[in-house]
Amino acid sequence: MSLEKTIYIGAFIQCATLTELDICENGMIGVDETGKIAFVLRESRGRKFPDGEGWEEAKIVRILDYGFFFPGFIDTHIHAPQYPNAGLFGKTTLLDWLNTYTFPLECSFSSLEVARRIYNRVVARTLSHGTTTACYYATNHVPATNLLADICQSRGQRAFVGRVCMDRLSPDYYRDESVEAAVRDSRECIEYVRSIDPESDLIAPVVTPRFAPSCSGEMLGALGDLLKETGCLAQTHISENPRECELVRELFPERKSYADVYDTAGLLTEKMVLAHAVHLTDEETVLIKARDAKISHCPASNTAITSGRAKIRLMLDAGLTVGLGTDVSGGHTPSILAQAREALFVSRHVAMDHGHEAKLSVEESLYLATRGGAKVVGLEDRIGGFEVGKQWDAQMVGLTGVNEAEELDQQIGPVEIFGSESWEERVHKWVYTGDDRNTIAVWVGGRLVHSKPDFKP
Ligand SMILES: O=c1[nH]c(=O)c2nc[nH]c2[nH]1
Repeated sequence: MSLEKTIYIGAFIQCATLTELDICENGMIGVDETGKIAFVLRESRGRKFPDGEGWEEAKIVRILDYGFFFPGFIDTHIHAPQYPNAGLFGKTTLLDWLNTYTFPLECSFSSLEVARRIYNRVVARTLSHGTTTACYYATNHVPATNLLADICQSRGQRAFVGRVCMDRLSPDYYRDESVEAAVRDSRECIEYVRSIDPESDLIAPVVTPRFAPSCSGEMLGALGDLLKETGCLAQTHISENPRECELVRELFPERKSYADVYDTAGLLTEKMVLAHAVHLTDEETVLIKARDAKISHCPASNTAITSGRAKIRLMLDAGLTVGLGTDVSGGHTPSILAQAREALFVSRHVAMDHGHEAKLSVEESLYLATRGGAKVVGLEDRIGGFEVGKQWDAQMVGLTGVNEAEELDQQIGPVEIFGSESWEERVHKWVYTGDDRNTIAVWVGGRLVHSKPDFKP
């Protein structure tokens, strides 16, 4: 798709490193017809566009007031079919939550009508929260999984879409008939996704064993082979909940650890996204690092279904690659901004038991939400920041200056800027007090994929 050359003018903020923001107060970024960043000027005032390349006629998009452009968020772990259950978990923990809430809902995706309604909603909603890339679990239904890929493509969200595999410890009405059937159906989804996006420009498949308790050793081994054969990304869960960890020890007594179960199956590779990792042992951390598998930290979910507190500082110190996941609907919100905030709070709870060095900073949580997430899904060369050659996957964030807002209902969103705040402080206020009302517009690969009704590009 060819786009209009566009120049974005105003404040740009991104993560320079894990601990530092790069703040450019008056910048200018040119995005070409293919949606890639063609130039970055750090001072727009008095500067001319690059000559002779048609930039004089380009469309201009300016940031408003106290707002800024920020890289799009990357949700490294989200269950698309569970979206209707967001906020429903009562007092359950993982294993009874799955049986009570999750399996019955996922099973209803045998209906394409159900799938169309829910998948359209979850993709629209995550885009409205600034999520430009999502790593989705679907269900075990081939047509509905393929439909999720179609919907991501037509709505313009960058996505990994995985058909869920499980051959035990799930209800009879919702499990794979056999290992052969699971591999055949997974292969069908992989081929379909590759047929609609042969270069994986936007959509890619992901091999998805649900988690070790609901997959036999044979199933895990077969999916390890499929991973090797297809070169896809892979995703699963690990060490989320103490009872689940115990179950894995009972089901795989011959394995040294939960991580070793995946390693033996050929699944613990640099392509693997491991959700949760709350109760890892030191040996598992070393093994995961050695295999270069990635971690999706899902703090809201870990609190909601009482799974535990992941020790993210220890993982970062050990050199693991970490991103953030909403884990809808273990997590109650489809917002990665909310996960950045929850990650800060969970790290403070860890600090109360293990010392203050466990605390994450706002800068670190935003790094996990953008550049960290990009590394987790293997797209760090294409997304996560504003370098020349990267895709324009970005969000325009609007903040209200309180003097300008005569009435509360004229505010852009909940963040209130009194004018004396530094740029760093504005960002801190956004993370702690902002929400999707502050997300004015969102682009993926240069295409406008979401905007507020009054946004005029
Ligand atoms: O948070 C989670 N959500 C799920 O759907 C799931 N399945 C296995 N383990 C899981 N954990």
